[in-house]
Amino acid sequence: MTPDGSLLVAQDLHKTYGSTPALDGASFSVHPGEVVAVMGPSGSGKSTLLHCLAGIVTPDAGTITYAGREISSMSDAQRSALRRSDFGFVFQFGQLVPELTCLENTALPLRLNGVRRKAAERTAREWLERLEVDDIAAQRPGEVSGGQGQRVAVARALVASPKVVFADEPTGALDSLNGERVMELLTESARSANTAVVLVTHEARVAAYSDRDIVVRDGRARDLEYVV
Ligand SMILES: Nc1ncnc2c1ncn2[C@@H]1O[C@H](COP(=O)(O)OP(=O)(O)OP(=O)(O)O)[C@@H](O)[C@H]1O
Repeated sequence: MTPDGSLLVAQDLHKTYGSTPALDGASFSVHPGEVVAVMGPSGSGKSTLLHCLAGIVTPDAGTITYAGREISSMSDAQRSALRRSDFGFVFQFGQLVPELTCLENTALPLRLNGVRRKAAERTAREWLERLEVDDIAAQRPGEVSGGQGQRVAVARALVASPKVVFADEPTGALDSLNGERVMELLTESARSANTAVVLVTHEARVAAYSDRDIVVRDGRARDLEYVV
């Protein structure tokens, strides 16, 4: 943790793809248990920022510190281990493994962390109940609705008690009613577990579930109150 109590801090990130600048001096921080929405126009660098924060993409310059450890100086193996132990992920589409049942999908992060099948599936079932989709536990992702699939994805993101959940347009493929319920369940569950959420969205309706909004423009991130 940093002196101001932040869990995850990025400073002055730069990232260029070929000649396209994606991040151009972006800074960001999130406290334990805080829900931060990252907003901004298409192509402004939101997903790149999220992927850098999660240790999926390495920035060209800048520093990212998680719980006092510098992510960019870790080895790939250390970063993968950190993602498995401390981070959860929810994306817009296609994140569930099609061959596994919804219960097995939800239990997967625990299984990857070495938890035995029975115990992992017991915890996974509790999360499916919490997300109101325990009735589809035995079905495969191809057999459930988009809204049900996203609830399973949220259950899976939270099942291993992560410190941070990264969510990139988690309700982008849902109608507004389903989207709002998924956001309610995600933020309620995260708050009760003191899990921070970094939420990329272009919808103000979704960002309304956050404690704080930041805006990314031209690869630079700012707190909303400094922008408007
Ligand atoms: N893997 C990549 N290869 C090449 N260019 C990329 C890659 N990822 C992102 N970019 C470019 O970097 C810039 C920022 O992209 P990014 O996806 O971070 O923006 P975004 O704000 O998340 O956009 P959207 O809201 O449309 O998802 C864009 O110009 C994009 O085309």
